[in-house]
Amino acid sequence: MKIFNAAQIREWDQYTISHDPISSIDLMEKAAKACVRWINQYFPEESLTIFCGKGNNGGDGLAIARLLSKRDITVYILDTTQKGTDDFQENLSRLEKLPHVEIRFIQTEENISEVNFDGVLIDALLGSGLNRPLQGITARLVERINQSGNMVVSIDLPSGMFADQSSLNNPQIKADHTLSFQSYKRAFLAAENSLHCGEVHILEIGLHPEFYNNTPSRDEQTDEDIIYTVYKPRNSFGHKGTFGHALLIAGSYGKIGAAVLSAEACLRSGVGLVTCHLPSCGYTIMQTSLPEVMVSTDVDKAISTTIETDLSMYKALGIGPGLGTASETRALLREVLTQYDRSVVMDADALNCVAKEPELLALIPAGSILTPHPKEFQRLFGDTSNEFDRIDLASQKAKELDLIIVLKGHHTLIALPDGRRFFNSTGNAGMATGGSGDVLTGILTGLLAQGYPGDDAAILGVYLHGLAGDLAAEKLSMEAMIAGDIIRFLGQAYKSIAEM
Ligand SMILES: NC(=O)C1=CN([C@@H]2O[C@H](COP(=O)(O)OP(=O)(O)OC[C@H]3O[C@@H](n4cnc5c(N)ncnc54)[C@H](OP(=O)(O)O)[C@@H]3O)[C@@H](O)[C@H]2O)[C@@H](O)CC1
Ligand SMILES: Nc1ncnc2c1ncn2[C@@H]1O[C@H](COP(=O)(O)OP(=O)(O)O)[C@@H](O)[C@H]1O
Ligand SMILES: [K+]
Repeated sequence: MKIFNAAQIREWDQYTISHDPISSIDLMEKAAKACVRWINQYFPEESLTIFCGKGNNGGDGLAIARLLSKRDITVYILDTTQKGTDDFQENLSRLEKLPHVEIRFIQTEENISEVNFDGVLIDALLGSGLNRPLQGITARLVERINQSGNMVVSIDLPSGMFADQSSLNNPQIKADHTLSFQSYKRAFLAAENSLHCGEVHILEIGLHPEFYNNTPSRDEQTDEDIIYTVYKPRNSFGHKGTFGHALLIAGSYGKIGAAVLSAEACLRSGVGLVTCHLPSCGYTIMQTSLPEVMVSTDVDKAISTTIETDLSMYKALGIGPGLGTASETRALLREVLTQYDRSVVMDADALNCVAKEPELLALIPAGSILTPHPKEFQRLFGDTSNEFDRIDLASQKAKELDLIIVLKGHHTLIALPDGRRFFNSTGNAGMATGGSGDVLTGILTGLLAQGYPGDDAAILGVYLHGLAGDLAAEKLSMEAMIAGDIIRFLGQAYKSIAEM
């Protein structure tokens, strides 16, 4: 699903108004009706206090108030500008025709102290028209709403939160629920906003589908439609050679488990053959844990230092889980990256090695996949002041270096060299457990070895990994699941993708 920015959403509104056709006030009414259906379902009995600004977000609030006027409601209008938008004014005069509805105006800070924060608070102060951080009386009112301890439902966006840029440390509403329209906004995908958005509910308001179909978007959220086009059903006549031979370079003394997790995930991604290069202390562990995996043993007991085999026989390489960053291992990495010219997957310590020797970056084959978590990303590419900047930096580096950067998190980012960015929609906090990333490395390496192009491997692999994690959490709980469970549910994840 495409993620549009605030300007595109405004255009989508206008497109719907001129092509549907529908008047702008009727579109607002549709949005308000969708909110009212939701409010009646979630909070059928509670009294409601509705806070409105004088833009169209406030217009939504006034329409909601009218549609809920049979309930116990109070409306406050933050009255700091001369005149509201046309649709605000129209909704105000419609509401004023209902004599039993109480409308109060907040014009001074003193008025804020007279506000009665009763029941569920509906925040319709500001939406996608926000163009500067809140200050003065607006910031004060927001602060008081946040301090009230009441349930807060924000319309479209928590007031004070920008749709497409960081709002970190700005005054903004702390909502329990956000009711937004038609499609996801960038703001809802950022971990730094999660405490302010609460639970996000996207309500369908019938914006014109033609605009969606014809308008390109740099950002997309991975959904079933995308996965359906990426996933390739298995060739019935295939043999193990058809599905590729993957090499994993992973593990060190005390961290052979990372290699085992990665190797099993690689096998279960559907690859034909897996070889794992390990320090010799890992030989027996791997052979007994996973008889399906072949082992190439390092001369060193505890770390990987040299590989004798011909790397060109492998269709894809995965490097990093549990590898360590010893100088001998960094030398091995240099050798491998110099020799090998197909795509590699680099994770964990492989990335930390590159952070220690940045000149290695230039040796990484074009189209390779890097899978840093935010800390590894920072070691590689430096600090950023917020998540939006970090995503832009990942995107810039993906272009500059011709690499695919998978920046891991709740909505893992897949930044492609052509500038497109996909935000993953599967996965859960149960996956915040040691070894989950090693599993992802195995899956991605396995998909590359099967012949998936890098961008498809990254989009599909990250989605599969999250979906398997969701299935594991459903069965076992987020608390009790461990990384190995993600592998155990990969089969079910594949089945549900195949049935899409
Ligand atoms: N498809 C959809 O999406 C639909 C959208 N609809 C609704 O419309 C909403 C967008 O409405 P909107 O454009 O009128 O903007 P809104 O957020 O009400 O702001 C109003 C004005 O406030 C001002 N302002 C800015 N920053 C400020 C600040 N820090 N402190 C104080 N003031 C500030 C700024 O004016 P300025 O002061 O710059 O002149 C701005 O123009 C959207 O969120 C949704 O709820 C639905 O009705 C229909 C379908
Ligand atoms: N809260 C979360 N929601 C969704 N996915 C998560 C969450 N926490 C972790 N994950 C996923 O789990 C994996 C963790 O990777 P990583 O941090 O490298 O772990 P490790 O180093 O233990 O293997 C990533 O793919 C990440 O996206
Ligand atoms: K709002």
